[in-house]
Amino acid sequence: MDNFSHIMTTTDLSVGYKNGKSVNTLMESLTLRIPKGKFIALLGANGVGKSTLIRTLANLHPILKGEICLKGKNIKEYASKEFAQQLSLVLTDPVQSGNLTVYELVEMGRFPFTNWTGKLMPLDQEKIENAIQLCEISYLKEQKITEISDGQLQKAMIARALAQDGELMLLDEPTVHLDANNRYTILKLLRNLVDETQKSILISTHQVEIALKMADEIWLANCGENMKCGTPNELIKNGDIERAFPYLKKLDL
Ligand SMILES: Nc1ncnc2c1ncn2[C@@H]1O[C@H](COP(=O)(O)OP(=O)(O)OP(=O)(O)O)[C@@H](O)[C@H]1O
Repeated sequence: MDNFSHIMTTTDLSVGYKNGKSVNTLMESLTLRIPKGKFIALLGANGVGKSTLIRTLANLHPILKGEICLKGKNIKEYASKEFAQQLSLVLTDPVQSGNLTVYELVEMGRFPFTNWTGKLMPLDQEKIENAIQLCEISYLKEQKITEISDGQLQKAMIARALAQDGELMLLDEPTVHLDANNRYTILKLLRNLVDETQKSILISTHQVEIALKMADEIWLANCGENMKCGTPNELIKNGDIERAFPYLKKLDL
């Protein structure tokens, strides 16, 4: 055990889909490490398996092979409430609870911490308000989530994860519906959060340029190849980034 310098680790992990006897393995032999207090960006082309990996790490999708540990404990051994206290997740799936206000959506982030009555304590309120402020959505608090834009909803979902305050945050394409300024703002917000709170954050994103500037580490998924992990500089210097994203060179970025 590494005394949790790595908040999440995988051993010989295979990720993909099983339908009866047919198996579609998207990624295999993954030995991944999410260090404490680091911002990791998972990059790769459409369909390479980024969302599937994030869902697998979040225990929402079955593992094909291998194991995943959160703080040294196999994720399968966690009770769901205990797991949610450690890990916050933002997916791109539409929210089902259509009648909620933005504030009520963010409040849901605190449910893993309430007792059976579901009553929110002052500390919960503080974390909710703080998350709303960080995501700059105070003006939306009383709005129904069905009556805001996709980008505003995306910010509210991120605020919910912030309110949940897990040590590890996994976000699948957190900037998917956002305009260019908001894409930057949200990724910067996540970057600052890592710096200020020592949380660990893993995002999947197609915002290659911003990720290269902001992430501590890049996980580069390439179809049929092993995942390449390293600092942005390492992957730029050894040519992996250019091979995966030749358009960057054409843009002279
Ligand atoms: N239920 C399923 N059964 C079998 N294969 C599936 C299933 N759902 C998705 N896939 C396949 O898994 C692959 C990876 O999908 P995934 O959504 O994880 O990719 P991604 O890298 O997140 O893509 P994107 O960048 O477009 O969001 C796709 O090729 C998809 O066809």
